Amino acid sequence: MIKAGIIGASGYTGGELLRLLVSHPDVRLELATSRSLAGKPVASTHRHLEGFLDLKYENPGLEEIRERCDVVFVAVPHGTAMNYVPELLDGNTKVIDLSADYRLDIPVFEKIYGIKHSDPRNAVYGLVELHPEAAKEDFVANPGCFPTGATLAAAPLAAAGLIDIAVFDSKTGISGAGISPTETSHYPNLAENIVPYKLTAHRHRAEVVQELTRLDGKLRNINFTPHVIPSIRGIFTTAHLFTKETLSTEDIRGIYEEFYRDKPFVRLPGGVPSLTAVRGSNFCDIGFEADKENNRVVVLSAIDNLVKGASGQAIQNMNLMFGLGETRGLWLPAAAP
Ligand SMILES: NC(=O)C1=CN([C@@H]2O[C@H](COP(=O)(O)OP(=O)(O)OC[C@H]3O[C@@H](n4cnc5c(N)ncnc54)[C@H](OP(=O)(O)O)[C@@H]3O)[C@@H](O)[C@H]2O)C=CC1
Ligand SMILES: CC(=O)N[C@@H](CCC(=O)OP(=O)(O)O)C(=O)O
Repeated sequence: MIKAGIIGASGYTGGELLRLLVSHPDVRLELATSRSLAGKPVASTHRHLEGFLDLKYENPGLEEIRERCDVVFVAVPHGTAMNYVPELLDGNTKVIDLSADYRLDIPVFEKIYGIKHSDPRNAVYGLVELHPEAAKEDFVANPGCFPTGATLAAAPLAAAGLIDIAVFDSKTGISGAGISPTETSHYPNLAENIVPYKLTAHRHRAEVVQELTRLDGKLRNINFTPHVIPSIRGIFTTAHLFTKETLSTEDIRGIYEEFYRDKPFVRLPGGVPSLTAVRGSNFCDIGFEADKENNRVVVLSAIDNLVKGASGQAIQNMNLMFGLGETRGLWLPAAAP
C-alpha cells in the first residue's frame, strides 16, 4: 500500500484528496496536516468523511512527514508550497504540488505572482494528457484549474498548428477560491449573479500560454477572461478559436478523436458538455462546432475544478508515478442529478 500524506488537508482540495484517496485500492491515508486543527478528527471539519476515516489532523515536522509517507500532496496556497517541497524531496518521498509554485518557469512565476521564488528546481507540468513524462518523476507540479479546462479545449488544434487567435471565456464555481470566505463569495454578492474578474491579466493565462506555445511555437494571440458563477463546483470554458483554415465540425471531430485517443479522462460526448455530467468526477468533457463563415471554432470544455482541476488530476499523476493504471481509484461517474 502507498502511504499518502496531505499538507493543507483542512482546505477544499485537501478534503477532495481525502474523499478520493479513502477508497483508492492502493493507498493508505497516513497523514492529514493542519496548523490550526491539529488534534481534531478530520471528519469533524470534512463532515462528508464521517465513518470513512479515523485520522486526526496533525502538524508534524517535515522530516517526520517524509519518513511516514511514500507520497505527499502539498495543498497549501501559492507562495507557501515552496517552503515545504525542497525538504520533502530530500529522501525517497514523491511529491505532488497542487499550488502554482512550480508550474511556470521561475522568472515568469516571479513576474506574474510578484513573489520571489526560494527554490530553483523545475518540475514537470502534470497535465497528464500532454505530459506523459510526468510518470517518471518524483515531483510534479499539478496544473491550475482554469488552465486544465482551457488547455485541453485547445490543445488538439494548437498541436495541428491551426490556431491564429485563441479567446477563452471561463466560468468557475466558487470553491475555486478556497475555503476562506471573501467579498465575492458572500451569498448576496454571488447568488443570482455572475462576476467577471481580472479581465485581461489573470495569473492562469501564463499557464495556458506556456502549454499552448509548447504545442505551437508560433501561436501568440492567447486571451483569457474568468468569471465566478453561483455554483460550488465546476469550470465551464467557451473557447473561440480563430483558425488559419476553414474547418468543418467533422474535421474538428477527427482531429480531437485522434489527439485524445487512449486518454481515458477526456470525453467527446457530442453536443454541448455539461457541468453536472462531470461533477465529482475526473472527466473533462469537450464539445465543438465550426463557424465556417468566420474561420472560428467554438470549443466547450467542462471539468470539476476540485477533481480534474486539482485533486483528481493529482491522483492521476500519483497513479502514473507509482506505475499504477491511470484510472485506478478514479474511475467514477459524476454525481449528476
Ligand atoms: N480550490 C481549487 O479549485 C483549486 C485550488 N488549487 C490550489 O491548491 C492549493 C490549495 O487550494 P484550496 O484547497 O482551495 O485552498 P484552501 O484555502 O481551501 O485550503 C488551504 C489550506 O492550507 C492551509 N494553509 C493556509 N495557509 C498556509 C500556510 N501559509 N502554510 C501552510 N498551510 C497553509 C490551511 O490549513 P490550516 O490553516 O488548517 O493549516 C488551509 O485549509 C492552492 O495553492 C490552490 O491555489 C489548485 C487547483 C484548483
Ligand atoms: C474562483 C477563484 O478565485 N479561482 C481562483 C483560481 C483557482 C485556484 O485555486 O487557482 P490555482 O489553480 O492556480 O491553484 C482564482 O481565480 O485565482
